[in-house]
Amino acid sequence: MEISPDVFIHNKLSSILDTGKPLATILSNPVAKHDDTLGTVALFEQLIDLPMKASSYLPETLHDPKPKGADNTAFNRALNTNMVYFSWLELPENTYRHNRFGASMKGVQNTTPPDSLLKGFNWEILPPQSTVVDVGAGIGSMSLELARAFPHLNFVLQDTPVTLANAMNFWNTKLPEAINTGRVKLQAHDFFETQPVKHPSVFLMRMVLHDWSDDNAVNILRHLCAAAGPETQLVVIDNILSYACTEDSFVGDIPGAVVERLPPSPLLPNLGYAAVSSYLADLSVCFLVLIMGDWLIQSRLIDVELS
Ligand SMILES: C[S@@+](CC[C@H](N)C(=O)[O-])C[C@H]1O[C@@H](n2cnc3c(N)ncnc32)[C@H](O)[C@@H]1O
Repeated sequence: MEISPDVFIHNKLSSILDTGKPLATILSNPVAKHDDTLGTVALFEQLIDLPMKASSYLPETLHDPKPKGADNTAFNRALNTNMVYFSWLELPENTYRHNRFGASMKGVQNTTPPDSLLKGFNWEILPPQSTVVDVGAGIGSMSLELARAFPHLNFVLQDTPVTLANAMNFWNTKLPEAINTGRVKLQAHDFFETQPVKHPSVFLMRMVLHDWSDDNAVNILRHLCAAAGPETQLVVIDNILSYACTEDSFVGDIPGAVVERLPPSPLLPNLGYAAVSSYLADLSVCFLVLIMGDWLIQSRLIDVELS
C-alpha cells in the first residue's frame, strides 16, 4: 500500500514477501538472506529470477534442431553457458542463488498441506532403526520434518557436496543432535552413479524426477532398483499434472492407486485456473526454461515405472 507519495507498507497479501528479518540483518549478510526463513520469499524470488529472464529464449530453443536436453535449454542460451542448471548454481559466484534455491524448496513445502508428507505414507510401520535414503535431498527440509515426527527412523541425505555444505548448516541449526548422534548422515552422491546404500527401508525422492528427461529419470531409478532389497520401498513425492480433458484412468492398474474424483462441471478436470501454479512451474522451472525436465503427467509416470 502506498500510504504517502513513494512510501509503501505491506498489506496482508504482500506480507508474504517479507522474510521476517530486519533489513539491517539482511544487508549485513545478503548471501544468508533466506537462511532460517520460511522459504516462501526465496521461492518467489527463485521463480521470477532466471525462469522469467531466460524464457524469452524459448522460441530459439524449441526451434533448435539440436537434441533437447539439460544442457540445451533457454537458460543455457540466456546465460551463454553449457552447464546444467544445477552445476551452474554451484559456481562460487552464484552462492546467493544456490542458497536461495535450497531455501525455496522449504518454501515449496510450506505451500503444500502440512500433513501430506507425514500422512501420505505409513512411516509408523517401518521397523525401528530403518534407514530412509533421501536421494537428491537438497538441504533436507523434508527429511527434517520426518526426523522430528518419527524418531525411530534414521536418514541418509544424498546430494552434491556443495549442497550438503548448506545442508550441514541447516541441520546444525534445526536439529544438531541428529547429526551429532549419526542418526542423520550427509553423503555426497551423484544419483547417476551406483547407489552406495544397499537395501535401505526407503528410497525417497521429492521433486527430483520432474527435473529430468525420461532417459535420465529411468537411469536414476535403475540405480535405486539395483541397490534395493526385497523390503525396500520407493517413495516419490512430486506434482502430477492432470489433463484438462477427461481421459481413461492411467492409474487404474497400479495396486493401491487412488483415482481422483473429477471436479463437477463446468470446472475442467484439471481444475482450470485453480491449478495454474503447477503448470507454470512445469513450464518455467523444470520443463522448458531451466533444465528441460519433464513434469510428471500421469501417462509419463507409468511409462517410467514400467521401463
Ligand atoms: C528440486 S531440488 C529437490 C530437493 C529436495 N528433494 C527437496 O524436495 O527439498 C533437486 C535437488 O537435486 C540435486 N541434484 C541435481 N543433480 C544431482 C545429481 N546428479 N546427484 C545428486 N543430486 C543432484 C540438486 O542439488 C537439488 O538439491
